[in-house]
Amino acid sequence: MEKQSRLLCSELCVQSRLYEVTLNCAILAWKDIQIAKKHTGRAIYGAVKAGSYCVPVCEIIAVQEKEDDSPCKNTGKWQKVPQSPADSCQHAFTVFYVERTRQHCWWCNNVTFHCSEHSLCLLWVQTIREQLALMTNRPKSLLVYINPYGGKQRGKQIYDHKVAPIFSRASISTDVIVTERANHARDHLKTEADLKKYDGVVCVGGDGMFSEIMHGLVSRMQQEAGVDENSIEETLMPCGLRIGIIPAGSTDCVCFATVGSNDPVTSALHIVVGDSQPMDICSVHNEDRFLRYSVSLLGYGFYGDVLTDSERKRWMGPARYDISGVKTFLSHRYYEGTVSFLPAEGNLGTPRDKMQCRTGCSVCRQSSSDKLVGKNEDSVSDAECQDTWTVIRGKFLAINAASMSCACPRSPKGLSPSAHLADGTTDLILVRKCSRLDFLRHLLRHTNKDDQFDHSFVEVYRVKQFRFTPRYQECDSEVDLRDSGATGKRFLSQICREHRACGCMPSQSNWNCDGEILPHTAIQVRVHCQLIKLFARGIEEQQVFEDPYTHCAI
Ligand SMILES: CCCCCCCCCCCCC/C=C/[C@@H](O)[C@H](CO)NC(=O)CCCCCCCCCCCCCCC
Ligand SMILES: Nc1ncnc2c1ncn2[C@@H]1O[C@H](COP(=O)(O)OP(=O)(O)OP(=O)(O)O)[C@@H](O)[C@H]1O
Ligand SMILES: [Ca+2]
Repeated sequence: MEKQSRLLCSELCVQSRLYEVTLNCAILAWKDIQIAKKHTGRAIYGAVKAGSYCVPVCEIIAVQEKEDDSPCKNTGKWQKVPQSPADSCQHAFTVFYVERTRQHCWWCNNVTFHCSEHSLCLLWVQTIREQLALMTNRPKSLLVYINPYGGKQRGKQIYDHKVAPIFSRASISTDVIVTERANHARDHLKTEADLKKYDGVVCVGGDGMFSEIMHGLVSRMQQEAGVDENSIEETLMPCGLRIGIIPAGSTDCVCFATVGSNDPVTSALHIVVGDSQPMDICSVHNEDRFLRYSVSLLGYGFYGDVLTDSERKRWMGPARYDISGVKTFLSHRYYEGTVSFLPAEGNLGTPRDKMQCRTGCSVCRQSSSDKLVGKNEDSVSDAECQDTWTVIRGKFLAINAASMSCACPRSPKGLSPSAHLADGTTDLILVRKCSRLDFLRHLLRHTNKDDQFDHSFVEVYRVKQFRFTPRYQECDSEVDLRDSGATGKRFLSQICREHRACGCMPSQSNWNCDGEILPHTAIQVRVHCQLIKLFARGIEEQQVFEDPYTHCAI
């Protein structure tokens, strides 16, 4: 590693022991002088040095001069003659920094350094602050939306007690809006908010709340750029503002899959250090009408039915999904239809390659450079890609498109464990009609290490676009009946009514679009590569070995 030049080096006290403290532009390190002397020339525990600690400057949250709490300062009383260097260290400053705990969780630790001279103390505070000011990726001003009714209705409490103190410690200014109705945040962002004032938007809530923020920002961006969202062929304009998610919902899948945990403090710290994670967005259309965007799951059949049933049980909170899950599982409905898709080409991997998307993912990086040279922007013209569309007709228990892994506490590896956050593709999972027992086996594999795609009735494809048409679509679509004339229309409607009444025709399901029910079943979906950015860095690889003293990977 390139050697960084030292900015400061002083002997300072930490908890009455003398340390050599050094700062360069990358690392703040402190080493216990007595322990260091004792171990000179002796190799201890590999590369680890006892009594040595370090923090990357990019993970320092703040530095603050500490009010002197020494009992003997300025009291006019007789003072004890200093016995050790520590006794004379009356001035102090505290450094707040990120520390990793278990399961990708972070928390804010701190260390207080005592100095003998006030000027030295100020020099340290000033120099560290100068280094922090160089980190221009860090947000200074945020617009925060809190959904007080998401998840267990603890959004406001979580923000006030766990997040606001961290933002204030990091000198981030905030404008906070507690939402008063569904779509309040979306509409405010779309039409009113003065976005120039902010470096990012934060949502406190679940996936539904995130979806509101994302829709507000993406639509605002397209309006300003004159892009018609109703046209599936348009290249959408990416959003400049990053989005932070403070998890306070029922599934929190977007947060879990981009940070690795659903811990509000961890998310707040990722925002403070100014992380940036690009993310794909699917646009969903019905004919020439834009319906919604999706970042996580587009699910027809099983997940559509779970959601439809669970919406009636919102009062139950997160447990509604389990109750509706069991009910939907037992009803074991299948749906007929046609899925067509445009497979992803190039070095984008496959859904079964076990190449999980992690911090700095090479597949997503490649997609990013391809995007820059305009390589992965598809033309959606049917004429051009007619040959490459694959068409599958069948009876399905579930049709799922996972644009990211969809990892969440219910399924820690997610619906598609190898899906990527920012590769411009979605993993299309087709679960064909099978026995209840087989479907249960498939579901169970979402909760353990076994491969959920390793079943004869499951197929999975990495795609850039797909379409779905349910069988008997004609019944409720005026558009499809245009050519059949009034007599034909009457005739078809009658067949549909009759068959619905006798129950011999399987009905249609709904699409679950990131937790919202879509109003149409025939849809066209296109993935837009890296349209938004989050305050996240993807899931970090677990450190192979952590230095027990410095807590740095060695
Ligand atoms: C036997 C245990 C099997 C457990 C299988 C668990 C698979 C869980 C996969 C979760 C995937 C979540 C994808 C994320 C979707 C979000 O955009 C969306 C909005 O928040 N959430 C949901 O739609 C919420 C979807 C919630 C789905 C919950 C499904 C629960 C199924 C329970 C089946 C039980 C069968 C028991 C038989 C006796
Ligand atoms: N003040 C409000 N009153 C009623 N509904 C609201 C309000 N603010 C936001 N909402 C809506 O509440 C819905 C659910 O919120 P949220 O996503 O935060 O929690 P959740 O559904 O419990 O969690 P998840 O989406 O992770 O399953 C969102 O779709 C959002 O539009
Ligand atoms: Ca993707």
